Amino acid sequence: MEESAVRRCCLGWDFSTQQVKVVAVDSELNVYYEDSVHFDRDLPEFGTQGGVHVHKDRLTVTSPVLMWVQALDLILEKMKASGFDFSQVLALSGAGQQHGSVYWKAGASQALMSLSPALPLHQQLQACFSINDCPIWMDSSTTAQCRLLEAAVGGAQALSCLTGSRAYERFTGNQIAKVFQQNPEAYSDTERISLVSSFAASLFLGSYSPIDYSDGSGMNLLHIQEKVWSQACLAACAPHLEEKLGSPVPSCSVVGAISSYYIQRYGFAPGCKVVAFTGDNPASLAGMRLEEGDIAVSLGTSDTLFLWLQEPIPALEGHIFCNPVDSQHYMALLCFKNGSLMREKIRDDSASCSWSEFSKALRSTEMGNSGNLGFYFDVMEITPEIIGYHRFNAENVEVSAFPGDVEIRALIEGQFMAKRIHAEGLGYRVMPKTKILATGGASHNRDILQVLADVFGAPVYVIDTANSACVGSAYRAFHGLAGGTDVAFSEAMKLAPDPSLAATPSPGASQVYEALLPRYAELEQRILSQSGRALE
Ligand SMILES: Nc1ncnc2c1ncn2[C@@H]1O[C@H](COP(=O)(O)OP(=O)(O)O)[C@@H](O)[C@H]1O
Ligand SMILES: O=C(CO)[C@@H](O)[C@H](O)COP(=O)(O)O
Repeated sequence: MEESAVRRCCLGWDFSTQQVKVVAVDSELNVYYEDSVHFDRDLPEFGTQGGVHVHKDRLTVTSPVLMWVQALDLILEKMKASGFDFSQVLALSGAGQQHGSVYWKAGASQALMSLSPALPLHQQLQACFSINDCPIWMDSSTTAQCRLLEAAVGGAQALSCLTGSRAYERFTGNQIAKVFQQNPEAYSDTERISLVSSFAASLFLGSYSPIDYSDGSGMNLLHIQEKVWSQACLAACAPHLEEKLGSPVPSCSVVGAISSYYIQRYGFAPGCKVVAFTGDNPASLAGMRLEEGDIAVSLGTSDTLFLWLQEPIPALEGHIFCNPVDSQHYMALLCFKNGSLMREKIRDDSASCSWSEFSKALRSTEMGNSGNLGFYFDVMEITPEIIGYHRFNAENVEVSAFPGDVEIRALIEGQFMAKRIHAEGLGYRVMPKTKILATGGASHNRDILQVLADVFGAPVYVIDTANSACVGSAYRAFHGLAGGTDVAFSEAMKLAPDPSLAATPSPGASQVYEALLPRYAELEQRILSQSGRALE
């Protein structure tokens, strides 16, 4: 028999901002299949840009739920056309962009349970959603709801101690509160609210999947130590919320078997298990097999930085989530909204729309950029809350423009200095044995990774694919199959390939950035106080 015919595998899915991606990982933990559907390119009828609709107020940002459903139809058809053998899939798990919410209309569970294998999903689920355009993580329209939630539980720090974060506009509880206040009919016609992750899991289960602890930590609703919904937060957001959310579960739970729809339409085996889906950042932590002391930097649509934590230390900046692979532990996360789309914009303006020109500019300019520093925030940043472009020369004088190659280095150095400064604000210190694990689309670019190594003064490693959320989802599926909470994740992952070295700090980098980092931090404070947004 051919090797491929007996290649037992787990699938890992990622429903991220710009695309749906999948990988197949075999029992030796090698990735042997990857595919994706890109929303703007492959589903242009939804009219998204970067997978989203930015509304007129520039604050409201949504994505069509049926686009996600149709993307799943498309990618499964692509896999089938390529001869992918679904019968060998032992289990699957997945990830979703964090914080986004899906509103299932009364009666939808019946439609999910009685899917006809003769038709694609999107034709059968059209009438299943009480809200067609889902609020997603880029939305920043819920400031009023955030202030109300903080006030209801005794302030921002009290909310952070309870849920791991002060109130953030994109966090799901505040988004649900806005839906309830502005669209009460749709809210009362909703029988279930899913995160993007648990929504995707529900599509595979043919019934509602529970929310997992780790992605559930991005809602401002979960008591992260007790792992139950906080009654005070639920009550402050919307009525009857607990019944619409269902009970949260450990991230490594097997939540059921695949729906007969996939068995009949694609040839999945009836015993194929579904392990709870989680957030894309928690799934990346699993995919990179992050260990205590390491830092992960994800350079996707958003840039994120995350760490493994034993004990939660909730603060006014950043987030603490339940750890996706060890429910006794936690992870800290910082999110930067102006990530890849900002880099693309500067690439288009200053490097003729070409990543290789962009890289050339990074190589032809020197570390420290002759003292020129820049802040580039096309949309209101999360960490810190700044908008607009701010460029400073070596004398800290604000200037209106830089030459193209200086602009490119200022952008990349600035993005990484911000990450280091804000990680240090959370108490993180770069140590001699610190490893940076990089992932996401921009981690393909070695010149960007070189700047990352230089600014942090630490070596940068990558795994074989930049799709660490997919790989982590497939790993989590194996972990769930092996017994989940009863087995250490690291034990189940012993065969996984080690990350490879991509960049080491250049000689002299630490002197350059030790001088620049405090300047960058001071200028950031100056911009914040000029805009009246400095943290008290
Ligand atoms: N060579 C490259 N250099 C820099 N950025 C890149 C390169 N290739 C792809 N990217 C960026 O990767 C982004 C997509 O990253 P990805 O992690 O797949 O996003 P998401 O998971 O949020 O959909 C694109 O928006 C693009 O800007
Ligand atoms: O809001 C956050 C994390 O808190 C974002 O990181 C989203 O999870 C989107 O992820 P990408 O699509 O950029 O990977």
